[in-house]
Amino acid sequence: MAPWGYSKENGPATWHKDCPIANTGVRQSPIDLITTGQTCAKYDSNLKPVIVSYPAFSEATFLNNGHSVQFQPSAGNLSELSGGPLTKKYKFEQFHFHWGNNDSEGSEHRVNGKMYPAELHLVHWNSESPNFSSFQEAVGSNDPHALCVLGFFLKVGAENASLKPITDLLSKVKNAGSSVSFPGKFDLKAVLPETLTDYYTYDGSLTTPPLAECVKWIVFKEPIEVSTAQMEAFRAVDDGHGKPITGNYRPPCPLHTRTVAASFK
Ligand SMILES: O=C1NC(=O)[C@@H](c2ccccc2)S1
Ligand SMILES: [Zn+2]
Repeated sequence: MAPWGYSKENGPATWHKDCPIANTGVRQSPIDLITTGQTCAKYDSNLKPVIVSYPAFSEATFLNNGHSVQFQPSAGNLSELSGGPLTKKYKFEQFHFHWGNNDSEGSEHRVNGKMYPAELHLVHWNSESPNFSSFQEAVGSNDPHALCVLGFFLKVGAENASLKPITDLLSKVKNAGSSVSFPGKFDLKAVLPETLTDYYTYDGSLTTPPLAECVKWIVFKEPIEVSTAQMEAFRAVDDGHGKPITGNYRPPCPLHTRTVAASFK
């Protein structure tokens, strides 16, 4: 089968052919985060703020892999995640984005059915597990919380100066398969809201093949603002088939018996 993507021929509705878990899995991601009614997110007063330790990255590769753009620091990076619903310390692996070709679509998670124009994913793996010692091993480990992904919605507003070094680089990785070494330092902490207190959390999966059900998801309530120009820069990145990557988001999956916890009322 042609490699997976987001077109009619190789998009989310076809992924089950190579990844049966797409249709048989009971903890697939993303989901629609419902805030009222029966299956709504339930406030859990035990949920603490998420703690990130993200010293500015000094060496990283920025890559267009044909289905997203990802920022991957060199192996020596010491960035870590803990707190929130987590009982272990997680190591930062990479961040990437999902976006649409207009402002009414693009995020993977939804809130009461509403999509945001984009979603930022910060991918981490449990660095304290005796069962694996790398991101790739974590993905294949069958550990229910091998990974933790922080999700931040993007909404259109003022220009985001902290993300500008990233959005200014998009034109340099326009062609699928192209990558650049990130010039200078990048301060990811400056991109995030000050306090990481208000979030939804639930057990889910990777949102792309292999769709492994190994992710503790933490999706923050507060969106990050970016300008229209910055959104347009994402929409100019090509997918390797002469078309821009647009709509690299998977539709929401059934909740099944899962519950979603909220760290806020
Ligand atoms: O949160 C996710 N977003 C994605 O594109 C999926 C993924 C798959 C492999 C590596 C990193 C991320 S899982
Ligand atoms: Zn993602």
